Amino acid sequence: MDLRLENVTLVYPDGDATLTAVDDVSLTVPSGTTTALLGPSGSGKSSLLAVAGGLTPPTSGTVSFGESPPVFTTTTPRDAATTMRLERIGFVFQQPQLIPSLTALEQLELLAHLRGRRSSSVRDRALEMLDAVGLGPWAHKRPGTLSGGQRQRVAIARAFVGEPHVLLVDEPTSALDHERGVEIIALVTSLARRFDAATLLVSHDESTLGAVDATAHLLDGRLVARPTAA
Ligand SMILES: Nc1ncnc2c1ncn2[C@@H]1O[C@H](COP(=O)(O)OP(=O)(O)OP(=O)(O)O)[C@@H](O)[C@H]1O
Repeated sequence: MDLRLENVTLVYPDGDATLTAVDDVSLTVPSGTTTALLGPSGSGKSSLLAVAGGLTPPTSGTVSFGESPPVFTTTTPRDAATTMRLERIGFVFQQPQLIPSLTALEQLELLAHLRGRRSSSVRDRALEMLDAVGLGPWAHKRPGTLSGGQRQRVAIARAFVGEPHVLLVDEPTSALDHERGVEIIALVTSLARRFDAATLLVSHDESTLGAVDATAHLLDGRLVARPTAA
């Protein structure tokens, strides 16, 4: 299913005034493809990702999956947004955010159970995803014994374990060196294609983005055709 943002605006209160963090953004990420969202600090990337994931309601505009009615609008109840997130969206954050006492396999199983998957299928799916990110042999290792790149791979596998329609990724390479960063972006892009997830990926580092299908540039909350020199 495509991810479709239509005329999304997000305004924060700012003392007595307001601050428009996202300004009338329309963007479609086709199913199975990855779009990188670029822009300087404060341009609204994280804010747009938060709206796309139903974490923050837009001030105006809508978020839809495919041709169905919008899933996130100004008036979407918080519970409905939470359910939608659990069922349809995978997240990867800047830091892997793994639970230290759980093995790689258990991290994935926990999320699958939270998503209400049947126990009988959970382990198979979790092992399939760890294989898909190249971590099959590390399934029973805890985060403390894995490298930074391996921990981020566990987080990526975990994001896919619930078979999301949409994957939202926030600066996944900021704690990694260039080579590991390139590998992680290529991995996300190929898994998005293989598992048919519309993927929106925030990045500050264009040099790692060779594998993505498209780029979108934000400046002062607005989509711009080309990046502007600093
Ligand atoms: N919760 C909030 N309340 C008020 N203003 C906010 C809030 N979150 C972000 N902002 C402001 O909205 C604007 C966009 O911020 P945002 O974090 O989305 O940008 P960004 O492009 O992700 O930046 P960075 O690359 O530094 O993470 C900034 O001016 C920021 O100060």
